[in-house]
Amino acid sequence: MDPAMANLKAQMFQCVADESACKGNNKVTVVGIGAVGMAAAFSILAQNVSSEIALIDMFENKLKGEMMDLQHGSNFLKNAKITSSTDLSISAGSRLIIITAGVRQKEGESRLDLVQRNTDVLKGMVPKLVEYSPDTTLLIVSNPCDILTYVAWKLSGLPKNRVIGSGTNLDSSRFRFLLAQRLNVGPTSMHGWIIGEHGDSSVPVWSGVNIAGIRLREINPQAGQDNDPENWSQCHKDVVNAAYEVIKLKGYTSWAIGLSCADLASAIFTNSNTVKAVSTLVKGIHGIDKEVFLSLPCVLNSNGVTSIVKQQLSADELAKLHASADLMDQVQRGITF
Ligand SMILES: NC(=O)C1=CN([C@@H]2O[C@H](COP(=O)(O)OP(=O)(O)OC[C@H]3O[C@@H](n4cnc5c(N)ncnc54)[C@H](O)[C@@H]3O)[C@@H](O)[C@H]2O)C=CC1
Ligand SMILES: CC(=O)C(=O)O
Repeated sequence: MDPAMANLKAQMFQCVADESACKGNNKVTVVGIGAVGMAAAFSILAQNVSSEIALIDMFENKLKGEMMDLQHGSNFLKNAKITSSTDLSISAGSRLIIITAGVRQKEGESRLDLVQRNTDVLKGMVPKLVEYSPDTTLLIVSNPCDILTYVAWKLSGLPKNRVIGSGTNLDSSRFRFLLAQRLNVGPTSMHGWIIGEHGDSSVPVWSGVNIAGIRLREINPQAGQDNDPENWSQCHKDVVNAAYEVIKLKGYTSWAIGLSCADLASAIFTNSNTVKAVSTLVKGIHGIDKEVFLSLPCVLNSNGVTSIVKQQLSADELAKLHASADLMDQVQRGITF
C-alpha cells in the first residue's frame, strides 16, 4: 500500500483485530464471463444474493473490464466485494461455483452439438476448482447442461447433492410465462413444471399445470395433447424453440438464465428448501436405471439437493422422461473425459 495511504489509514482507525482474517460465507465464483456469466453475476449482485463474487475467464482484458464496470456500480449495491482473475485460485473458499465457460450454440446448432468441446473445457477446470473449494456446490450452466453436470460430478468427486445443473428451472420459467400470458395472470401465479432434459427432449407435466389448485386438465382434459382444439401444446413447443428463436434474434440468450442462476443461488444461500427444477442424478427415480442427470423438482438448500419430489406423472409423461434419460445415456457414451 502507498505509504501516505497507510499513514492516513493508521491515523483514522485504531486497528483492534486482523482484518485479513475477515471471511464472508457466501462467496460465489462465476467461471466464464460471457453473456451468461455476466448476466448471472449481475443478477446475483443486484438482488443481494451474495456480497462476494469472483469472476474467472481466460481473456484478461475483458475480465478486468467487466470487473471494473461492476465495481463502479458498488455504490448502488450493498458493499459487495468483486474480484477477478484468469487464475482459478481466485475462487478459493467459494460456497457456490457457477460454470458458464465454454462455447455456445451458433444458429442451426443444438445444445448437444457442443458436448465434447465443453466437456474438454470442464476437464481443465473442475478438479482444480474443487481443490480450492472442497466444500463448494457446483452449478453447471454450460451446455449441454445435463450431460455437463454428469461430467462435472464425475470429475469433481463431490457428492451428488452438491453438483447441480441449472436444468429446466429456465424452461419452467418460460413455460409459466407463456401459459400466464394466455390466461392473463402473473407468471408466479401460474404453476407448471418442465422436467427432463434442458433441451429438445424436455417434458411438460401437463397433468399438473394449475392456477390456485385448479388444473387445466380438469376443465380441458385434452390440454397439452395433439387433439386439443385450444392448442395448449403450442406453449411447450414455444419453450423448446425459445433459445433457438432468441439466438436467431440476438445471437445468444442471457438475461433469463442469469436470473435463473440468481434464483438458484438464493435458495442455496438462504437454506430455503425451495422446490426448483434442477438437474440432478435421477438413477432410481421414476424407474430410470441409467446414470444420468435430468431435471426434476428438487428441494434446494445449503446442502444442495436434499430431496427429489416424486411427481405423479401420466404414462405419457413418464415415457417422455425415459426417452430423455435414454438420449442422455446415449450421448454420454460418445464423450471422452
Ligand atoms: N443452461 C442454460 O440454460 C443455458 C446455457 N447456456 C450455455 O452457457 C454457455 C456460455 O454461453 P455464453 O455466455 O453465451 O457464451 P460466451 O461465448 O459469451 O461466453 C463464454 C465464456 O467462456 C469463456 N471460456 C471458455 N473457455 C474457458 C476456459 N477454459 N476457462 C475460462 N473461461 C473460458 C470464454 O472466454 C467466454 O468469455 C454456453 O455453453 C451456452 O450454451 C446459455 C444459455 C442458457
Ligand atoms: C441457450 C440455452 O440453453 C437456453 O437459453 O435455453
